[in-house]
Amino acid sequence: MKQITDLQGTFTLHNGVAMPYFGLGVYLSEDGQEVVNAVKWAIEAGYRHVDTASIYNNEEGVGRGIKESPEARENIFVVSKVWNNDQGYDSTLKAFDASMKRLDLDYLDLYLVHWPVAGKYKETWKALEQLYKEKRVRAIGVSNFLQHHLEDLMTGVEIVPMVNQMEFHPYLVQQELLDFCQKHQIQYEAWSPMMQGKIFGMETFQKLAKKYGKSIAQVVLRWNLQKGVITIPKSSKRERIIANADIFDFALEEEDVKYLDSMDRGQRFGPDPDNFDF
Ligand SMILES: NC(=O)C1=CN([C@@H]2O[C@H](COP(=O)(O)OP(=O)(O)OC[C@H]3O[C@@H](n4cnc5c(N)ncnc54)[C@H](OP(=O)(O)O)[C@@H]3O)[C@@H](O)[C@H]2O)C=CC1
Ligand SMILES: O=C1CO[C@H](CO)[C@@H](O)[C@@H]1O
Repeated sequence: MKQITDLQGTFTLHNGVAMPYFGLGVYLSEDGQEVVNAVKWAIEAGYRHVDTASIYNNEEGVGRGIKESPEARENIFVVSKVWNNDQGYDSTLKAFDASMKRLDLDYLDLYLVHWPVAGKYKETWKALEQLYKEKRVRAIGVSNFLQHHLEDLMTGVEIVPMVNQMEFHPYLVQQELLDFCQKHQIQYEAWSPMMQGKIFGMETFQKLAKKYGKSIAQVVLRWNLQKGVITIPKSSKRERIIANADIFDFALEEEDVKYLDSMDRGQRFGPDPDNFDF
């Protein structure tokens, strides 16, 4: 098991960059004061990683939240993503500039291809390689890429993606894909780790939560990290932002990690990467 010590702990990407293994998701946090506050509260609580995307329409607020925090920019790991209708070489470079303008930052820590748009993602990847070579981003990666997308992308490209951000929770483990990524040193990252909030009422997880004296969210987020998976739970509420990160004073026993693995039923709450239409 990798060492999971504290909220500011990191996993090392294959290019040597340290990526905080716990971050704040901001999908559906409204641009303006809501997302500004979420980012500031998270940083105040000790988070050092924020995950946004151009499609979330809140990059401006994310940038403001970072600026208004006392923490230095270089201590925050900022992630954004190129949206589907911007894919292609030139349009990706333009989209990146637009994101950076909204964020008002001069470099990004990680830029991701948001979805594997057929016929487009290889050209898009070349643009990300270019941005990486120009040192405008410290790391590049993909999101929602299944094994066949990764195998296709990795044929003939210069740089293997450093990260794959996927839907991941006890009902959707995709262990083979996770193993494939680990084998190729592609860091796996979980989106919707709390099943978009649906995990809270689920009796099935209650017993485990009770055993550790923790909430279901805390147990499940801890499971992400013990599996070597980076996680980015979203909340725009201060108490929840704090509580979600309170997972560094306990560790799941191996049999409980396996128990959570065994809950897998291949159930998605988001779109299927082989069949999305946006
Ligand atoms: N690459 C991709 O394609 C995708 C990436 N993502 C990224 O992953 C992040 C996380 O995924 P997301 O889909 O937001 O879902 P999550 O699994 O993080 O769940 C978020 C939901 O849970 C609620 N919530 C959070 N904490 C608590 C708590 N302690 N008790 C009760 N309810 C809680 C939130 O509401 P509230 O805010 O009111 O607390 C929100 O409704 C996104 O924000 C985004 O950054 C997400 C989807 C796709
Ligand atoms: O990041 C995202 C947020 O959620 C959207 C709706 O499911 C996704 O399409 C997108 O990938």
